[in-house]
Amino acid sequence: MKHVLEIEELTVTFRTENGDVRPVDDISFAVRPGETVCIVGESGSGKSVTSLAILNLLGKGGEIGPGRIRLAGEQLTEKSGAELRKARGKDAAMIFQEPMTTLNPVLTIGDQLREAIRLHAGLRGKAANAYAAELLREAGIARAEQVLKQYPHSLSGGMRQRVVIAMAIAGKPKLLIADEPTTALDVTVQAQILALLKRLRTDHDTAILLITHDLGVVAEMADRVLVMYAGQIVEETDVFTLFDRPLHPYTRGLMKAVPAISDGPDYRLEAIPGSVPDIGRLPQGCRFHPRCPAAADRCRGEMPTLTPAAPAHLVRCWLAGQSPAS
Ligand SMILES: Nc1ncnc2c1ncn2[C@@H]1O[C@H](COP(=O)(O)OP(=O)(O)OP(=O)(O)O)[C@@H](O)[C@H]1O
Repeated sequence: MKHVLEIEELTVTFRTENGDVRPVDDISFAVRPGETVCIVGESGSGKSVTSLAILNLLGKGGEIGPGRIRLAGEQLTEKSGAELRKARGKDAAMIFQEPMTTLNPVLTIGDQLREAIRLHAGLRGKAANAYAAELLREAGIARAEQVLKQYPHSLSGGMRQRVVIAMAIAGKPKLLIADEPTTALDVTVQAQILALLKRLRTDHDTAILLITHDLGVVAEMADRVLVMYAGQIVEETDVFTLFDRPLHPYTRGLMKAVPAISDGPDYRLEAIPGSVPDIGRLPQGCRFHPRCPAAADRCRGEMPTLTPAAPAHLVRCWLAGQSPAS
């Protein structure tokens, strides 16, 4: 299989009191087996809605269309609710920022893991128990038998996230979707969880779609990066090219907002002025132009398309490559 996930021209519409909004507007990308693709962008750029759409978890008022989502070679957009639930967990599983979104506070870790195992691995009884302990060890939990008897609240945030990862891998999914999985954790624990995700990728060839606003996490984890802004992909390339030769003024702005050790203590962070536009009130032309230091007349009137600026380097900017200083 060439791709685990293929998304073509995906648009998500939410019906709101003030009319329809499209937080995800015509995005296409694919993820290969064993590849880690990061989606990066500021808050409100559409990263989470993209990931929820993949597993049909948009909730009330959210609709996919037009667009196609193929997971493990199967067209998800044509599946029924029951078929989709089956695909979730077997082919793809989701890890959220806050582990308590997934964990039930009144059930033991063992109860919850065994349920995930019953659903996604078809095991019960002793076999399920043994597999539950094995999954916890795989997720880096040493005293697995003891943890199986505990409730979520008695565990640290890092341990809870390990449990969630253990549940996510119960069905040996081909794709893990992780939405800011380490944002709620302190730095040391964050590094441990990222190392765990890397190990799962290496040991099982699991593809990872990682959503983050943190370029440090991108540098650590990504093979390929999608930069999102106001519901669109504005740049896509491999991680080395992105850091070496970012072409979109937005990507450059994000990079300037990250301190390097060599900047020293007096360095002033250059955050991008302004904020991501309200999805119900998008500017004409390029959606980034009101914040862009290089915006020209064409940018104010005409929406740029996502086009190759170099092999395997896509960028949505009329001026890409023209002005290295922008
Ligand atoms: N249920 C909903 N109804 C209407 N609009 C929504 C809904 N869910 C999300 N949105 C809007 O979609 C846009 C994108 O949201 P999304 O959560 O995907 O952004 P994000 O890039 O993941 O940011 P964050 O990191 O803050 O989650 C936002 O403007 C948000 O208000």
